Amino acid sequence: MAYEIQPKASHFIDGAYVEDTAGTPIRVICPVSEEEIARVYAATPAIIEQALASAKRAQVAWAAMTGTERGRVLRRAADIIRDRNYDLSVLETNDTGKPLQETLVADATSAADALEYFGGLAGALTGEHVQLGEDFVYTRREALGVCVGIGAWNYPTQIAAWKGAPALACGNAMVFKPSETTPLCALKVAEILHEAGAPAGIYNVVQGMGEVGHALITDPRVAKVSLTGSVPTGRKVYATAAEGIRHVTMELGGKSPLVIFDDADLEDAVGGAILGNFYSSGQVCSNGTRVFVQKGIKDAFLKRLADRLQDVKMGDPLDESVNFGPLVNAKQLDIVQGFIAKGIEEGARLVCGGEREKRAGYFLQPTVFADVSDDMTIARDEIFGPVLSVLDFEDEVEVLARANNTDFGLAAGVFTNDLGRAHRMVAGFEAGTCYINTYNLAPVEAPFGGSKLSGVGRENSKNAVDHYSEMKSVYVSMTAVEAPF
Ligand SMILES: NC(=O)C1=CN([C@@H]2O[C@H](COP(=O)(O)OP(=O)(O)OC[C@H]3O[C@@H](n4cnc5c(N)ncnc54)[C@H](O)[C@@H]3O)[C@@H](O)[C@H]2O)C=CC1
Repeated sequence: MAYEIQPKASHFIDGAYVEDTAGTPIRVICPVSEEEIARVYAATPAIIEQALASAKRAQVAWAAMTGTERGRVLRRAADIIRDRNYDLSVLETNDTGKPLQETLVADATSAADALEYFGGLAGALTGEHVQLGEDFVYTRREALGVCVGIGAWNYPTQIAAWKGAPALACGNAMVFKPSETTPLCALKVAEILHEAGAPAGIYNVVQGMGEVGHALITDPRVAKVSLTGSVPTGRKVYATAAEGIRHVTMELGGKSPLVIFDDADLEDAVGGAILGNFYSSGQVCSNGTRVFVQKGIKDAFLKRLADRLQDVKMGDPLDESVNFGPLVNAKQLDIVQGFIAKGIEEGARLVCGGEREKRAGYFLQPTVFADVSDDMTIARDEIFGPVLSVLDFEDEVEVLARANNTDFGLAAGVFTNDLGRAHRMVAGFEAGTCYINTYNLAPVEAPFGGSKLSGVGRENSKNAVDHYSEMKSVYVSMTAVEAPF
């Protein structure tokens, strides 16, 4: 049975849906029809209090369970998500406008992967034993307590699980605030976790704008905040967390380089550029939007890219043959159109696209600029839309310096058949996530996150465990205490 788009209530707290219509209304606008399809209400102070109190209450008993017991809950949730992948994908498509063709393979499935992976890991989380002569130290890996997750709008199901799964595996409780633009999917993650056996209060969802996020992370009960969002928001959230010396994970924006050498496989390089710029209509943080193409392959690359863009099928994202959806909302469409106008004004050559589609919905054509120089706005700022910029280069040393000449450092990619060069390039990239001869894959087994302004900490992989737990060191003396007096 398909999910209703309108949720039962705005928030999920202490194992149940909770409503409080006194909060500011949040209208969920369908990016295709431009009409309201659901409405939720921002959390009031009473709702925020309820969520934090329930998380605080539930966390101690959850942390006292064995890791294997906690892991079992997460793995059950993963199974439920896989069983309901179709319905969850339809909901994600309604929430975001991303094509069902994508959401069926990249969203709920990625959430299930995270729950399965961290569920499996939970029983294997241990401390260490350090022998010191007769004495010894042992370390206990302990939960942080109540963690707050704050999400962006591009991957609502995935983000809710990427934060929730490691947090819960380590014995924390979570209060998750989805983006106000896409409030629907995280509620399902909460509902499914509880159906899988998570005790009430372990994973709560509250809706709201920045103020709700701010109220959550300034509460003394909160030990950590993990944000996925833009750099300006990251600065604010990081600074607020610093007041309380709280732990942070920051997954922020990017302006990543994708470097294509003359010797690259042309078809793969074009495929990588498409994945790194037009998937989710370009609304992906790690996108390789500065495509540096070596001069010898540039004409062939641009020609093949333009050919392959002929296969873009725009339309109702619920139609499984559609492979390119609208932008998430009118505001994002305006922002991206503003960047396109700026690109033209600053002298970049528009190769294709650039126009809003003449139909209902926030559809914007996939856009390619060539002859882009490093100082142009479209080469410097994160656009978060379907705009690819081609920049020319001559040699390896030059392109590496230019690739790194940005304050961001989320991802970077290289296409070449020269093995030595590929590894030299990734060693030189100032970025948290690098690709050789592919782009934008993010398996749960690999750490994901950014350097420089793109973030702090890593999500996924065993690495995430360090960001949701801390070590307690216990010195055990086996001998008499020697005191000076
Ligand atoms: N590195 C990564 O893993 C990813 C990063 N992003 C980045 O996210 C951005 C797009 O997402 P948006 O939702 O537009 O980002 P945003 O920065 O506008 O909002 C992110 C979240 O922060 C909340 N927020 C805003 N102000 C706050 C405050 N003062 N205190 C607490 N919470 C606050 C918002 O309500 C929202 O839930 C892009 O820059 C993109 O690159 C998106 C996806 C993945």
